[in-house]
Amino acid sequence: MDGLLSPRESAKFVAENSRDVFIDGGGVRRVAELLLAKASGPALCVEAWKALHELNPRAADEGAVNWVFVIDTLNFSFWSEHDEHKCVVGYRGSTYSGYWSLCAAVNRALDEGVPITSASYYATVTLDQVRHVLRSDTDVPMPLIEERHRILNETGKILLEKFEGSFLNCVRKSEKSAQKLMNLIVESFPSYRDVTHFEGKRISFYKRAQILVADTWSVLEGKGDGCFKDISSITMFADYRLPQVLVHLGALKYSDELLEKLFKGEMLSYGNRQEVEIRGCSLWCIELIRDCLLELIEKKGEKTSGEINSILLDYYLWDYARDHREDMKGIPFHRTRCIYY
Ligand SMILES: Nc1nc2c(c(CN[C@H]3C=C[C@H](O)[C@@H]3O)cn2[C@@H]2O[C@H](COP(=O)(O)O)[C@@H](O)[C@H]2O)c(=O)[nH]1
Repeated sequence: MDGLLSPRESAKFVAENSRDVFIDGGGVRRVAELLLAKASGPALCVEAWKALHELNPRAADEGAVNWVFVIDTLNFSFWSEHDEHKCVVGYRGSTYSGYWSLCAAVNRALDEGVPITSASYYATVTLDQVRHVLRSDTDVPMPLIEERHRILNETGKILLEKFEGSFLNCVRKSEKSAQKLMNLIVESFPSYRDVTHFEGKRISFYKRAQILVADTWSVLEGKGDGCFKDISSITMFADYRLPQVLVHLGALKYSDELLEKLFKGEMLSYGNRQEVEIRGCSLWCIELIRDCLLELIEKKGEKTSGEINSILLDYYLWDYARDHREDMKGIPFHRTRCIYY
């Protein structure tokens, strides 16, 4: 296929040619040992997606799958210029920021009778209606509102034309293959085409397509239409949080020059060499951590509740980053404003 590398091949190639981002073998092992202690626990299993997150759907039906689809269609770029001045959404007595502010806003809209997860609604939703649905409790709106509006219209129209308005029909066309579903998503929906260039090669990270497959697997609890035989071929999701937590845990290191840039809060544009190195090395780092963890589990004869894969490691470390925000204050995340992650 036109020389485009898969996310895993892309990550390996980037890690082998990276100049400003490095994977630390000792750090990889230490993270694998941290995760080993959790391997047989409630966090590293598909059920955690619902058990640990009150905003995620309880159901495993078509409505829940369409909730996941609209969320992951908008699942990008929540970071704010100043962390103390950001979009916040209050919902059922709690306040949510970042990614969770999106989930809270969607659930709030549904409670208000706005059918925001129905393609027939968001295919023609207006910018003002999107502003109202995603409204913040602070004077800082959710970033990229205009892009979110454009993407909702574009994606809703395609879902109606190609999949009778339901993402479950797209899932069923994948014949329980995660790879087929990922490719069907990027072929069908332009905003999911997270593709760029590095050292003369065309590379893909497909962050939102991969997390959409993972969240579909999770919301269906790995059963029925969500029982993907190759789910463990999905890699981690190259966002801006995972690199930060991997640096915090010592598995990833940045050059002094890159660190200085990030401390100054300099923006990195999508596809910039250093931005690609951060994303590619993070992805490859998780693959190495997974390999090391599986070896440790084998050696120690640890019992696990199901197959440990990169999705579950990613979910765990993303949640870890959320829960350790204070400890991670000294580690900068990279600032890229884009619709891909
Ligand atoms: N690698 C990875 N990136 C993830 C997620 C999620 C949400 N998934 C959770 C939902 C249910 C599951 O249990 C997962 O825990 C969002 N993001 C990305 O993070 C960024 C937002 O960060 P902050 O500004 O701190 O909210 C943004 O790029 C967003 O696209 C993940 O899981 N992995």
